[in-house]
Formats: sequence, C-alpha cells, structure tokens
Amino acid sequence: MWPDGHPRFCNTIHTMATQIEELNKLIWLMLIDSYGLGDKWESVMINYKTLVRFMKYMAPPPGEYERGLFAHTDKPVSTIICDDQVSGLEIEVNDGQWIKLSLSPSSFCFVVGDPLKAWSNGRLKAVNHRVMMSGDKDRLSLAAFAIPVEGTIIKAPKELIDKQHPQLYKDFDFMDFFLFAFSDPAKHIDSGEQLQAFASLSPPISH
Ligand SMILES: O=C(O)CCC(=O)C(=O)O
Ligand SMILES: [Fe+2]
Repeated sequence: MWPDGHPRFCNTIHTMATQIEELNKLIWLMLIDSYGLGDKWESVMINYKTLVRFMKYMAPPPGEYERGLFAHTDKPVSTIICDDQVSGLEIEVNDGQWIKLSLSPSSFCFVVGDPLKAWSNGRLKAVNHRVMMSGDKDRLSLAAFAIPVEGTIIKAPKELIDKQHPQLYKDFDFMDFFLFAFSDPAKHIDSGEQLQAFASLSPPISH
C-alpha cells in the first residue's frame, strides 16, 4: 500500500483514515437525521469511498502573505480536514470577508462540497475556502475526501422538495459533475458557480 520501509507510518495513516471515515459517516447521519430522515437513512445515504491527501504548504518569504491554495468550493461530497497547528485555512463569509480558522489540536473541520449542497436542495452551503500562508512555519494538513462510488446519482430526497423549497438542481451522476468541474470550459467558471452552471433547474421545480 505504501512504499517499503514505513510500516508504522502506513498503519497510523490507515487507522486514521478509517476513523475519519467513521466520523464522516456519523456527521452524514446527523445531517440526515436533522432533516427528519433518520428512519430511512439507508436509502438517502450516498455510497462513497474515502480519498486521503496530504498537503505541505511552505512558509512564505519573511513578512509576506502568500496564497497556498486558490479559493474554491469542494467537488467531493464532503471533506474532513485536520492540520498540525499551523493555520492557513480561510473561509469566505457572506460579506466577502475571509476568516482564518484556527483549529485546536483535536479538532476536525467538516467542509460541505457542491454535491452535498445539491443533495440538501440548497439548505447546506458549500463554503468558498482557500489557504493563505504567513509566518515562518510550513503547514501540514490532511484532507479526507468523500468520493461517491461509480454510478452514484446525486439527488435531493423528495422530502426536501416542496412548494416552499422547489427542486433547485437536476439529478446528476457525480462523476459527470466531477469531470465537468475539471474540464476546460469549466475552468473559466468561478468554482462556487460550477454547480449552478452544471445542474441548476431554471425555473426550480416543486413536487
Ligand atoms: O489544506 C487545507 O487546509 C485545505 C485543503 C483543501 O481545501 C482541499 O484540498 O480541497
Ligand atoms: Fe477544499
């Protein structure tokens, strides 16, 4: 699974990934339950695999405030991020201001991705975020992305669609959206607008 010679590292990461996966499932179940769908969680839950990525952002030159990762909304369903105490992750709030998150040592950050926004029929917001580096320390972070299994259709449960909450997005195959988001034409669309461009129903449909 990992290049030879690092069995301890490999085991640690595997244990961590498994536990983050459990945490992610728990958060999804809480979300499903909060919409009153707890007793039918199996039919509305998205089947997924976890992809873990490690990131290292180098400290900028002294006194500089430098971009580590461009502003975007996540394309996986959701992401769990943890870091090694060197902050840098920023989220954009409603008035366009950026807020730096300082995660305490044992905290994890749950990020709603575009497909989860579509699943919730727009109730959950996919926050725009970026990494900005300052200070003299490198930032190490780990992101665990929830990627639906092949053929997964992202659709809002019918209970989340009614006259007051008309259906905002068409049902779509996750992989079609994912490929669209990284395609040439979509590169010119703001990351936060890609879901709208790909799946918006205009006018919205009430059932
Ligand atoms: O490294 C971080 O803190 C953020 C990573 C991130 O947003 C991403 O990979 O999508
Ligand atoms: Fe992200």
